[in-house]
Amino acid sequence: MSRTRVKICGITRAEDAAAAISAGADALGFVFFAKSPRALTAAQAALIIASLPPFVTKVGLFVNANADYVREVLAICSLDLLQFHGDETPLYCESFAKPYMKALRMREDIDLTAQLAAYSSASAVLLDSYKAGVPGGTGEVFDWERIPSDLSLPLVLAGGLRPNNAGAAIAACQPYALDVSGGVESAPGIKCADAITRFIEAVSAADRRED
Ligand SMILES: O=C(O)c1ccccc1N[C@@H]1O[C@H](COP(=O)(O)O)[C@@H](O)[C@H]1O
Repeated sequence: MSRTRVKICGITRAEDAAAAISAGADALGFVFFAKSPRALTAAQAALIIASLPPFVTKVGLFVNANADYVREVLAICSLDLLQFHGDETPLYCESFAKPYMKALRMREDIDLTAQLAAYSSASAVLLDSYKAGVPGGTGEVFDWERIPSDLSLPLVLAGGLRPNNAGAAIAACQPYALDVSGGVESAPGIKCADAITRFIEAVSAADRRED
């Protein structure tokens, strides 16, 4: 089995980015959604990104953003992947000519087959918990049994992940990657280096069990 990748989302400080990378994170997420406690400006993100070593995937997270704003961020920040976490259409997601992943929130009535067909141009699908009125970063887990085993896109699992449930998440659905934010924080927007290390150790231990 291949290694489960880890994305640490909601980076707001260079020291948190450095801690995530030295713990072994594959990707860092930058939240360009003003209502999030983890939001930062393009200029702030660009400064952090400039401090990063190579071979780390930089992900820009947007929620129903104006397309001009996304282009403005792309002009300032060297992002590798866009994460659309709202109700963005496939056409909108494709319009930036950048790899993207589409976040789908697991509402009871979601038709995953239809959604995956609609976003077939995505590099991955991110499945997150559904909480009315909260677009993401809920800190809540959804029932992983609801995820079909034959998804047509690589699965990025999110929603309430923590060091003590990362292993169970991998055992339950063998995702391509885990995406964690609140579960490795000491306060909203402030990452905890020890929790990040424990999270990535739990992922590695689960991968060894799956082999
Ligand atoms: O992190 C945020 O504040 C956020 C805001 C709006 C949309 C998505 C957001 N984060 C993403 O939400 C999931 C789950 O986060 P958590 O681990 O439950 O805190 C994850 O994909 C984040 O990238």
